[in-house]
Amino acid sequence: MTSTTPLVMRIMALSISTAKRAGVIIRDVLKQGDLGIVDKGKNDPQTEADRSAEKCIIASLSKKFPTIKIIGEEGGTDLNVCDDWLVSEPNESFLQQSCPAAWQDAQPEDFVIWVDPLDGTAEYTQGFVEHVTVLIGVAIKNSAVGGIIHQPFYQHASGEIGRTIWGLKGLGTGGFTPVAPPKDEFIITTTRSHSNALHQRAVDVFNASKVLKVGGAGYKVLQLLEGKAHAYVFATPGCKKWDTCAPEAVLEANGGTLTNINGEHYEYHADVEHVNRRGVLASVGSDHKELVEKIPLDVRQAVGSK
Ligand SMILES: Nc1ncnc2c1ncn2[C@@H]1O[C@H](COP(=O)(O)O)[C@@H](OP(=O)(O)O)[C@H]1O
Ligand SMILES: [Mg+2]
Ligand SMILES: [Mg+2]
Ligand SMILES: [Mg+2]
Repeated sequence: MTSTTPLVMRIMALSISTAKRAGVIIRDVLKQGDLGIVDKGKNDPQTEADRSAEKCIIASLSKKFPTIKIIGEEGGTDLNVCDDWLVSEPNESFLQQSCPAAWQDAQPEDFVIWVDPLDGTAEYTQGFVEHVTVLIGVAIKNSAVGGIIHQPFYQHASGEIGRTIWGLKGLGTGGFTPVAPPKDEFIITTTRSHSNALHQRAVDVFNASKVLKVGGAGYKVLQLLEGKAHAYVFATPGCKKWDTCAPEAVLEANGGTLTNINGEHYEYHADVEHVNRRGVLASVGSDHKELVEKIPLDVRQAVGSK
């Protein structure tokens, strides 16, 4: 890495290494057994793994990029972490690639990094660990541009555990092999822990051949990227900018689309409302606008209206 390496490349490369380190913390907390669960609200648990992984990520990124705005789900500002949690080595193979021209001159003030240290906490506490991801999203001037989705419990055939997927708009994706979803089916992936009647109406209109109920925004987007589902439908408020920034960037770097259920992209500047009030609709290999229009207007208008 040279001093002329564009900032976005340096942020992505350190985020890849940091997400992996956070994944080790998440596995260690589970191994040690005491999850230290705190309820932040209805169906909104936080564990020691969420808290510790966030400290590791925010301390590591803010040490290297002190002037960049970083927003984490757990609101952590304690940067006094042990050296063992401070990651300073960027992922070298990511740095071998060329920075897309559009981001080459982005300045520190153009960035917001959105951190979800553990996406799928409810599933983590219930033993569905394959749904768990670490999400680091890189927004430039309001848009989700880059993202890391790390799966700490992914089992490789070789026996190795964990994998790290990245995407940068204009460059592409890495860490996995994209697969197109089957042409003769329409499979929806959706929440398993935050459904309600209105959301169910939106899912039902698609008359899907299968509805997969899994945890986490990161895991659902991975299902789209790996051809397991055609659309991610979440017609209720509740998920936040740190849930969607990284998944949106990775999905869109691979030709998919992630918007609210009206088909509009979310904004990711530092002062934006954290809640994704109008839900999430993400797709791959479909006409996204057609999917939006399938959801009855009264359902779309009701989501997030109060
Ligand atoms: N009603 C709600 N209240 C709090 N968090 C919600 C929520 N609906 C969705 N989320 C959050 O959005 C993410 C994806 O949700 P789901 O798995 O239901 O699709 C999870 O992130 P975290 O696990 O990082 O908190 C989940 O907690
Ligand atoms: Mg949470
Ligand atoms: Mg989350
Ligand atoms: Mg989380």
